[in-house]
Amino acid sequence: MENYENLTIKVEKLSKSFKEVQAVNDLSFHIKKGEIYGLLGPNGAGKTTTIKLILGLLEPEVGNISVLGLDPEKNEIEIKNQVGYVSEEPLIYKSLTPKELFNFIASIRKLDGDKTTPKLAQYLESLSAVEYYERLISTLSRGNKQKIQIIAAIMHDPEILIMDEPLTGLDAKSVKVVKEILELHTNRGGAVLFSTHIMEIAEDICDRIGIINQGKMVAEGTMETLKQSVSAMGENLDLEDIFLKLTEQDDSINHIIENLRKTMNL
Ligand SMILES: Nc1ncnc2c1ncn2[C@@H]1O[C@H](COP(=O)(O)OP(=O)(O)OP(=O)(O)O)[C@@H](O)[C@H]1O
Repeated sequence: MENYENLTIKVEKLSKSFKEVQAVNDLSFHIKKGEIYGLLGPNGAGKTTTIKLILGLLEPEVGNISVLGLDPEKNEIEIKNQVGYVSEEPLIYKSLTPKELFNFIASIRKLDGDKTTPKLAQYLESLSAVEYYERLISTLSRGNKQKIQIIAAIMHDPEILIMDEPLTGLDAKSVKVVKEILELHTNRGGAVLFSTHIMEIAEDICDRIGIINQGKMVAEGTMETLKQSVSAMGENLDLEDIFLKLTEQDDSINHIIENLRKTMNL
C-alpha cells in the first residue's frame, strides 16, 4: 500500500492535446521523496508537455496534478518556490552574465547572501564554470549555458528538481558532477523528475522509470523490475530492444537500417 504522505508529485489521468495532436494521454505516475524518477520516451513522446503541465505552464484538459499537495493551476508561485526547473530550451537571459543572473534570482527569491555566495562558488567550481562567471551568457557554449541553467535551478535548495533533458551538451566530467548533485539532493529527501530520450541515461541515473510513447505510459518500474518483465516475455531481448519495442520503434528502425544500407551500397 502506497504511503501518500511520502509523495512529492502525483499525476492522475492527465491528458493534453494541441489541436489534432494528443501530446499526453491518460498519464498517471507519482514520485516519492528521495527518488529520481525518469520519464523516458522517444522524441515527441510527451515528456516536455507533461513537465510543463506539472509546473503550471500549461493547462491540462483532463486529470489531476498535485505538487507537494498543491495544485499547479492555483499555486504556481508557491510551487515555483519549492521547485528547481531546468528547461529543455537554452537559458533565456542571454544579455546577462551568470553573476548578474544569480544576483537577480537571489533577489527575487529573497535568498540569504551569506549562505548563497559560498554555495554558488562551490557549484561553479564543481562544474568548472568559474571562468565564465562574468561573461555574457549569450557568448557561452551550449554546455556551459546548461551548467549555468542547472546552478540557477538548484541555488535556492528546492525540494523538487524537474529537469528536462538536463545532460544535453554536458561533457563527461560535468555529467558525473550533475549525477552527484542529484544523488546528494535525494539523499537529503529531495525528489527529482528527470526526462530523457536516452535509455542508458535513464538506467544510469533513475531509481524508477516511466516509459512513455505517444503521451501514454507503456511500462513503469525500477530497472530491475523492467528487466524482469523483459525476461518474462521469453524473448531474447535486452532492455534497449524492449524500449524500442514498447515505443514502437523496432520495426521502423530495422526498415530504416535496411534502406540506409541500400542507399549507401553496403
Ligand atoms: N505548443 C504546441 N503546439 C502544438 N503541438 C505541440 C506543442 N507542444 C508540443 N506539441 C506536440 O506534442 C507532442 C509531444 O511533444 P513534447 O515536446 O511534449 O515531446 P517530448 O517527449 O518532450 O519530445 P523531445 O524528446 O523531442 O523533446 C509532439 O507531437 C509535439 O509536436
